[in-house]
Amino acid sequence: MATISSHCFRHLPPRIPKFRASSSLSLSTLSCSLAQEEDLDRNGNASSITTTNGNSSSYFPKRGQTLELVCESLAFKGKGLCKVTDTGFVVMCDRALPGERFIGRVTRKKGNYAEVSKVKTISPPRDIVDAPCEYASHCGGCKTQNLSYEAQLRAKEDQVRELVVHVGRFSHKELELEGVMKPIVTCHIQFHYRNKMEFSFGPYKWLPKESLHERQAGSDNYALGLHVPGFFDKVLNVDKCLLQSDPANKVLAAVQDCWRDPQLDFSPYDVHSHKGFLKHLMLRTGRDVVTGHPEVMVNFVTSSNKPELLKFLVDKLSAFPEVVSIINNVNTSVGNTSVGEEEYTLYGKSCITETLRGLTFQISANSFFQTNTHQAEVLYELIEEYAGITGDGSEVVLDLFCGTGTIGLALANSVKHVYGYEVVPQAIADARLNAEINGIHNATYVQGDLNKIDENFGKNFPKPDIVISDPNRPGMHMKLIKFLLKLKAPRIVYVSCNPATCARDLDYLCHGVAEQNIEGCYKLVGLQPVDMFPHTPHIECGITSLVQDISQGWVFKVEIAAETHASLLHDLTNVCLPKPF
Ligand SMILES: C[S@@+](CC[C@H](N)C(=O)[O-])C[C@H]1O[C@@H](n2cnc3c(N)ncnc32)[C@H](O)[C@@H]1O
Repeated sequence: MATISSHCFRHLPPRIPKFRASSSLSLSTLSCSLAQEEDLDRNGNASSITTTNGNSSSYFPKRGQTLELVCESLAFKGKGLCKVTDTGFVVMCDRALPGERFIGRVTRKKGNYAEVSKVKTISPPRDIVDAPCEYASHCGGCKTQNLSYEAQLRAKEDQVRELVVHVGRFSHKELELEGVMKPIVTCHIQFHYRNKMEFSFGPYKWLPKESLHERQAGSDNYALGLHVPGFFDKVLNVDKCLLQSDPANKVLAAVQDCWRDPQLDFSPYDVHSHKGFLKHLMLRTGRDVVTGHPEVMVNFVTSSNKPELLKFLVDKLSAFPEVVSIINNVNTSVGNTSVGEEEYTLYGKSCITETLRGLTFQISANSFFQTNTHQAEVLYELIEEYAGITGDGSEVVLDLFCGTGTIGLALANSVKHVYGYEVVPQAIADARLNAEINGIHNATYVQGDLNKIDENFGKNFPKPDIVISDPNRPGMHMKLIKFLLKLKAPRIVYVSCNPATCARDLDYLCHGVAEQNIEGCYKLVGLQPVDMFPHTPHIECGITSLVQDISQGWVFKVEIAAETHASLLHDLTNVCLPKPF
């Protein structure tokens, strides 16, 4: 195995600033890089790399150089972790799969590792299967569709284990012998599981080299689809996505069928010139809580407010019985996100509904809701199990990063009170509404930034018996870590969509913050990865259950989420702007 530092995250500042989707890749790769740094320190030789067989070499590949490589495993975000055959030098390669021997060309060097692009496969990966989706080899969404599902699960589980060992500083013995690390939970529905997809409009269809001759002219060349990985301005035209529901695919096909017609006068938004009208098409699928039938929300994100232009599409799509809501988010900024400054309901309702753990939730165009509803049921059941609620109605739950309140509300009927904290005001409004719709009166929701808490945080609610923490990718701020270390809650359930930051936070909570002379006071008692997003590189580090000191435990969920989410790709490109198409 290529080495990964056992203390690499100790080199990081207590909290990584601006840690976004893009940086999650670097966290994983950084693990390798820092591993080598550690070797360098030990050896006292700045150009020395320790290879797997213990040999040293001063081998640093040059940009443009071709190398023979073997992919060992998948790193976070699905990049293949490889090593140069002779030297063991670590490189990362997009779309390289475990067991694959190939020739790669070095595209960039990063500290002590390099990134390569694949030139030619010498021998195929293990566990390869035919990808059912025609776009799988180029689309940013399903990077591992051609890897058997069992192998995907193994790779995700290994990734979580490696991060918790090397970043979180837990030993294999603790994880395995003490039964802390549980086998990853399978997602039984492996296609059509996403309830939300965001497609982007673009002025040119991106085509792979071998298809360039198929380039069309004029509006026929307009694209509506998903981003090519790493490129905010390259849109792969997609007529159907195997991750979204059938009714959503019907809507996508209907839009694709007509929107390029010059008579409709649509122009796709150009992210370079900032001209054009149509930015994104977001499709969300919920359920009518009475009939159980699917209901679809169509959200057009446009650069200006021109409802007359959208009328043809609204009339066409509203004829589908599943389409119950057509929304227009107007986003006049040059940024290309889907959240508009203004939102208009062009047809039907402003929200759709979904049920989770027997409760009803209203979902508006931009509210956060777990994207895999089926697996969210599984996840929430595990959270409940790890929370170890007694059911006698005496316990207080603190629901940190509560979003629209789904986790806390699912627990509310078994506890005394739920206190939820969340930064987005609309999410707090939705959480209160969701409590009301479900007749829940023992939940209090407070809007606030958990990165900016002060010594007064905690004075407005009683000491919680159970803390649920479900931060987004950057994980928890040091201020919150310190609060939890002082709080000494009997139990914490940590739900995470980023195993790297989750492992870092587990380290702080259990082993302390040495730089600040603070001791840890929790014990990791359960680590449960859950596959929320098959075929994608994202891990829902399902549930990690930590228990204060000796007690019960925490839950930690490792998510392997879908990268198709356009906002993630935008984040990526903010860091490294590609050249125009
Ligand atoms: C992964 S989501 C979890 C939502 C919710 N627990 C659920 O399962 O539906 C993370 C949530 O944290 C919120 N959030 C992000 N940064 C925050 C901060 N600094 N303070 C409070 N909430 C924050 C986001 O708005 C988002 O709703």
